[in-house]
Amino acid sequence: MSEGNSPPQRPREWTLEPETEYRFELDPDTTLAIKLIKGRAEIFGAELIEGKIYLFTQECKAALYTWHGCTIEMSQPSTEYVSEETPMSAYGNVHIALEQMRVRALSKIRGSPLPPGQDNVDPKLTEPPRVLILGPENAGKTTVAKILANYTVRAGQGWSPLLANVDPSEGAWAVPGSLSVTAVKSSIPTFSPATPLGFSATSAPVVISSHAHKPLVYWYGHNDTKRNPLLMDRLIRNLGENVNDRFDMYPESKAAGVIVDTPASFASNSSPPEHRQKLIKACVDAFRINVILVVGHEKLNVEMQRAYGSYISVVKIPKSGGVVELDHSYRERVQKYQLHTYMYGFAAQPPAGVTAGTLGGEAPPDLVLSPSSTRIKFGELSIYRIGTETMAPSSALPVGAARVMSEMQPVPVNPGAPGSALINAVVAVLAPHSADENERYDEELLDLPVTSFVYMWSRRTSTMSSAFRRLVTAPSSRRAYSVFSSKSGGGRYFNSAKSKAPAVVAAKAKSDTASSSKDASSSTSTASPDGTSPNDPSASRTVADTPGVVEPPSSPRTAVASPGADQQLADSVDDLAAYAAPHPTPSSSDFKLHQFFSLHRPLLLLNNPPSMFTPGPSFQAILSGPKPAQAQEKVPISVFDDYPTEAHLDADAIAARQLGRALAMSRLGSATAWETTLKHLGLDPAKEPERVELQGQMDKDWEDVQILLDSTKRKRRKKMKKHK
Ligand SMILES: Nc1ncnc2c1ncn2[C@@H]1O[C@H](COP(=O)(O)OP(=O)(O)OP(=O)(O)O)[C@@H](O)[C@H]1O
Repeated sequence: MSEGNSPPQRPREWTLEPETEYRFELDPDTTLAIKLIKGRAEIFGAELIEGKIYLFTQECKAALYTWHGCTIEMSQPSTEYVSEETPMSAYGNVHIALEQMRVRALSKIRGSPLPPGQDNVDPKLTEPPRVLILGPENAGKTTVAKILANYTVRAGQGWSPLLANVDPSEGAWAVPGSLSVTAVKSSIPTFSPATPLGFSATSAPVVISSHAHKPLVYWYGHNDTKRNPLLMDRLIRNLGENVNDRFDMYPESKAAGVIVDTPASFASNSSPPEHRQKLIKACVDAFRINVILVVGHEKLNVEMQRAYGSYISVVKIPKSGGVVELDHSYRERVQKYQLHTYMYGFAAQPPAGVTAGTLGGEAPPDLVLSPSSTRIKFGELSIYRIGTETMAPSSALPVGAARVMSEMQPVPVNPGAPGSALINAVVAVLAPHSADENERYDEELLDLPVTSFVYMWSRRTSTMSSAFRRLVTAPSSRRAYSVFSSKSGGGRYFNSAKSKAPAVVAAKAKSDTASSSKDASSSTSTASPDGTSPNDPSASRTVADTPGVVEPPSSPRTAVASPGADQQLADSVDDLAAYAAPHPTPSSSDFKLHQFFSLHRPLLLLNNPPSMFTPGPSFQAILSGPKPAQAQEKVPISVFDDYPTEAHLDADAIAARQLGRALAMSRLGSATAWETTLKHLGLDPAKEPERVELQGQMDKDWEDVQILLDSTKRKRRKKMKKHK
């Protein structure tokens, strides 16, 4: 990936006319840098900041769109062109319609009157938008979902829409094979296909990202929805139940609505019609969908009109000509990037000659994870597989024959048994089950959300027995996955009868742990579901008491990738093994929490070199230790000119104030820009009473910012006097 040794590239400038799009594609091992010189531009709805350098990596394919025209400076991508034909006006109109639903829904929730002339609006348009996006392969569904979510947060109304991904091949905020949902609070950046919907927070001791999501994740374990449709159906309903729980808990958040991105198999003719109809129905029911957007598929649009048109708004929207046809090998590589990124974060180098840059607004060193390997005894784990590895469809069974094993049945896995196929498996660590014995039931594992993932690898795979002896839990980054539900253990979609007998494996694991606890010297906080140290008695109790601590994919080798993924996973093993031995132990300097207030925040606009090809702060400089005192003096530490360098002792407090100011300024700035865009589309936002009220609120915010700034300056002067 490093391009550091290549000769520096000459900067190039492009001037884009209003409502045009600059599209680019990257080859493997190349990085692109783009800087907005003048005007306004966005990438899939996320606004770029003028003067900031944005890096794109890992074969990213994307487009930079401008409503009003702009000038950009960039390095050389592999493929690039400008298009004047884009569906952005149509997407903008869809957003306006959804925005009106939100405003009406909020009025209704607050009990305030509807805007004049809207009393007779169709009642279904006064509900918060719950949008399902359908379309064939490579239609741009994920991109539409991202654009709509980004426009919603950019509207300046404080909306946090929920974004759900039910495409298990995509990975979204976790790894491929999972389904997830998260609340979007700030714009979702696009810089790598490994994080198509933004990145998730990590509990690793690095920085707190301002853009990181805390998703609720369920583990499906395949990338094809046809592998286990029953499980898909159940997980979709679990996600829906959590979304509804959250809306019930925070009624005002409900107004922002939910956007659901779906896999291509929901629209594909190659899927049996009953299979896709069942899963579409599951989404419609679970998320209480009231708007279906069909991206560029006439027949599907008609089909949806017939099935749901009587009570759901079905809208066909155009497909963008820029959407890239992704082939099978590209998708495999992306899944590999995702898996690797989940464990190790990003390690992107800027193109030759570019000395600074951000990945989606974050400083690249901040996105590097330093995972550590941990040994854990199998006796301390309960590992389950859902269904069996190879299962013929029910339709292939002889007439009258019933399946002995259900597709939904958690089957304990004995890691030592031949054919357990755990090597190369991606294994999900589940949240602890309900503490209340009375609430337990047979298939509880299927309803537990994921807390983290473990990649199983072996240092020596020559013989299976030695491999298993040396099997370690792979580098596992614990992500801060949230559980929306107020109920412990997350979703409780099926509350079937209480388990007749406690799980055998749980009892066994308990005794194993009891006998092995003395020699569990280097055991694990990684695989423990609550992340506590195993040396702590409560931790080992939690592991042992938890049937279903770990649930592997039904077919470990295909669990996270499509057929033919063996080679890919084998490559991943090599990659991971190369990184993994030995992992660095995090030192105190890795605890960079203070950087939350540091100079690397995208909103602060500090340290921007005049051109991205002129030297700015290098990554090396960011990574290396403190600079000599003389050099430090030259670095501006504040946006306030009159601020003395001696006062850096309370730099965090100042940075916090700066951050607050920058956030307020950004909010006001983006709201103003958005109003301009609305006017450009022929809509006058000033006429809506809700907006007038919000405008008043924004004016007040602005006054507060001014007051805050004045008082900050006064306090600073007072402090300086005292100091002197
Ligand atoms: N206007 C555009 N210009 C350039 N690239 C684009 C554009 N729109 C989308 N893309 C790229 O095309 C690829 C496919 O888009 P996307 O993932 O949104 O499609 P999808 O329908 O969700 O795919 P899938 O078949 O996986 O369901 C992505 O890499 C995306 O970044």
